[in-house]
Amino acid sequence: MFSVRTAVLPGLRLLVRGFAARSSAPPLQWPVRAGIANIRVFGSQGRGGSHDRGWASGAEGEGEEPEEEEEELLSAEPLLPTASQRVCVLHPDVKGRAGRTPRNTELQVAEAAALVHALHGWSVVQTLVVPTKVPDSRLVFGKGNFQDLTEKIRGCPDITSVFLNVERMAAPTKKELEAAWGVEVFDRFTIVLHIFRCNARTKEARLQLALAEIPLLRSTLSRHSAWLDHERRGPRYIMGSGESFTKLRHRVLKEKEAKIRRALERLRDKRSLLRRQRTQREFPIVSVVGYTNCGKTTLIKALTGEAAMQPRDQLFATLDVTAHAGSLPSRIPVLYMDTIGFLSQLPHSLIQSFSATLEDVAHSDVIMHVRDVSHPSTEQQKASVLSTLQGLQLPSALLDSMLEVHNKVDLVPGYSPPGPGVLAVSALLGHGLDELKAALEESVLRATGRQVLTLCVRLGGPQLSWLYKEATVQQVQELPETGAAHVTVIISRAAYGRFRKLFPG
Ligand SMILES: Nc1nc2c(ncn2[C@@H]2O[C@H](COP(=O)(O)OP(=O)(O)OP(=O)(O)O)[C@@H](O)[C@H]2O)c(=O)[nH]1
Ligand SMILES: [Mg+2]
Repeated sequence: MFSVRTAVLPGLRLLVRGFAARSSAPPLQWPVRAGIANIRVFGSQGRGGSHDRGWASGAEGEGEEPEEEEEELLSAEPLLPTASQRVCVLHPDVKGRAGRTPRNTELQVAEAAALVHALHGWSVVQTLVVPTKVPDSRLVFGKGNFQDLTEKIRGCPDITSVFLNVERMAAPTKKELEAAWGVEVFDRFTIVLHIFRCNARTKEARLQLALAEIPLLRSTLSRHSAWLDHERRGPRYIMGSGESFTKLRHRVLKEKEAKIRRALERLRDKRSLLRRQRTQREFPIVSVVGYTNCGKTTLIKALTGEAAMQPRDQLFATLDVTAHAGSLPSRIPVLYMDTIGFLSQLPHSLIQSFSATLEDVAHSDVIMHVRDVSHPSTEQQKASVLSTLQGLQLPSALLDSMLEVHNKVDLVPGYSPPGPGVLAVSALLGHGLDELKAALEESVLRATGRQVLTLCVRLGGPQLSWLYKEATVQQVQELPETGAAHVTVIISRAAYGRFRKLFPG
């Protein structure tokens, strides 16, 4: 059973402990994470503190021995061939589409190629950009272009599959294209889903994926069932049930969907319980969001000193929201939430199924938007992230106070941020982190209503140890002749109220 224990210990120690266990096995080789996650952050240790292991309370749901039923829900067939693929990336260049420029087309093709490279053993052997005026037609391209294309693909035996760079492809289109070209054809939805599947670690992420896959299974089922019903010899109904084979399979799928939703609901309850615990403990929460591969994980690793975090040069390396403990310059403990990266034209059902995970963002105190300013599409990426955030219906105060962090400045010689309120860093080289932490602290204090106070307390009394436990003590200046001390603390309004009640006068 997953559990998280959090406590602020005397001397500014924040302890976050979560128990994590296993992950599953083939056919897709989920990465395994095992053992006890245990992080201690000591206020006196400046940047990061000491960590026994790399991650904290966030991967909620992980660590629990899966119930049989849930494990069954997750044992899906591989979506795409498990063998290595040599892919032809085919980009329909739609004439008259808004924003169509050679540069944008180039960037979209580059992103499609990056998606292919995110899959282990997959490579791009050819890239084709083919104009079309009829993207919604059955064959996607006009007759002449389609014929040329068929010759090219059939004439290149190196190609084992085609990635048609469209969001979704209708089942009849897939069937016809595959028949014409003699290889499998995938759309963006299937590729992204497959990457997600390979990278999802926690049960919650895997269940969310299983839910996102239901429409895909439904359309495949409709296609196959029609054929099966047609081919079947013998009675049309199963065991005299009066239910046709097609209906039975659709019903099973519907039941599966309901079960997944119920399982997710259970995990969601757990997640909100954890969130309440964090809130009760009054740990400020900073959500780190941004386009995929912009450096979110690297930045959190740099801010917390967490050695076990593993940034990867790969799209969608992070699929689970995880919490990582760090401390700000005034030694305020803080939890950084690492989140799933965004992608333009991310299929709607995928965003929807992951929106529960992103609920944590809505409950954070500060959002930090990390941008890769060395990327040629950095502006489009920013727009895509902001529009996704808008869609999550976050509190406007949270959106308005968002911190923008320009990352990977080491790759842009002489970079200077365009204006105030923007911080330039290199998460990889550790540049600009002190300024970032100072700005974060300001935002956290503002957002959480914490204040800096100097209180006069008796040295022999219980006040000082109470303050060590419930607030962040910055300085103790003893006044020997009076037996008292001036104690400078950062304290939340709620904690200060309790202090006044406990120690009136
Ligand atoms: N040169 C340079 N590379 C960086 C910097 N920050 C991150 N990277 C690299 O960018 C790649 C992606 O980094 P991640 O931290 O995994 O990015 P992410 O945003 O967490 O990615 P996803 O989890 O896939 O959304 C890795 O190869 C990092 O080493 C930086 O400041 N400079
Ligand atoms: Mg990441």
